[in-house]
Amino acid sequence: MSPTKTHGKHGDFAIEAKGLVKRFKSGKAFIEVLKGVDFDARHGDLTMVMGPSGSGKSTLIAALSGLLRPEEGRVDTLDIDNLWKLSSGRIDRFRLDNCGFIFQGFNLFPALTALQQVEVVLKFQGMPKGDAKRQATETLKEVGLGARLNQRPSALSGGEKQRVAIARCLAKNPQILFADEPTSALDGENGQVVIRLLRRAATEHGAAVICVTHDPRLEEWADRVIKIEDGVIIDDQRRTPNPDATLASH
Ligand SMILES: Nc1ncnc2c1ncn2[C@@H]1O[C@H](COP(=O)(O)OP(=O)(O)OP(=O)(O)O)[C@@H](O)[C@H]1O
Repeated sequence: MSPTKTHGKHGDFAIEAKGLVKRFKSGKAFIEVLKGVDFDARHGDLTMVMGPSGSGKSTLIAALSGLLRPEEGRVDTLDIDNLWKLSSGRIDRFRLDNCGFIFQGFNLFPALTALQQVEVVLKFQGMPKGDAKRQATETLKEVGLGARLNQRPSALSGGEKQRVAIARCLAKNPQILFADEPTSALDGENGQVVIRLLRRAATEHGAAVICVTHDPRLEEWADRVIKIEDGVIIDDQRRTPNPDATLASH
């Protein structure tokens, strides 16, 4: 996977958010799910966001990535001052050009082969057909699916499906990669494969990887662990990833 655009340097901020407030209507009342959250993430870092169910993790990711408008606060990202001041079309374009998403449920198209799942995203971005096929093949090989290019999701295991989803995301070399519980539907071994790929996206490609998880086994791969509870960040620790974990990613 060759970089197709300039990424920020390792250590540069990819996202800086201040004072995010998100409320949802619940009957006649509003519940405040994010209570003035400040958040940042840097290129080259694997930043984990951990916290109990309902603490606001997915809502935070959605507010950072332009999917869910917060009532208050701002998100500065890459060269954009205040994402939420842009038109919805430009927010969509920002996401398409710069962000990758990986979810627990894989979100693959049932009718498409592994190769087509990746190709279709690259073509949608405007890449010529031949280049898209080449890039998609290369990325699927990189995630260890060189022998499964022509399989549809029904013929793939859960771990293989998640690797297709990751290839689809990595093929466009995103500057920011959001992963929401990427390992929770996988067994331990497949979970390790997935987290290694995310680690590599940060270390080798300089992506800012933001990974929401419940899984304490993933912590050893992180450069930073942020804990959120009831819409408030209660802990933010920079740590050195376990060298064995980092080495194992190569
Ligand atoms: N669209 C919505 N409308 C109303 N309430 C919502 C909506 N989306 C989320 N919530 C509520 O906001 C709170 C936080 O949800 P969120 O999905 O961000 O939590 P989470 O930490 O990601 O949880 P989990 O680990 O279970 O995925 C929950 O109480 C949830 O019910």
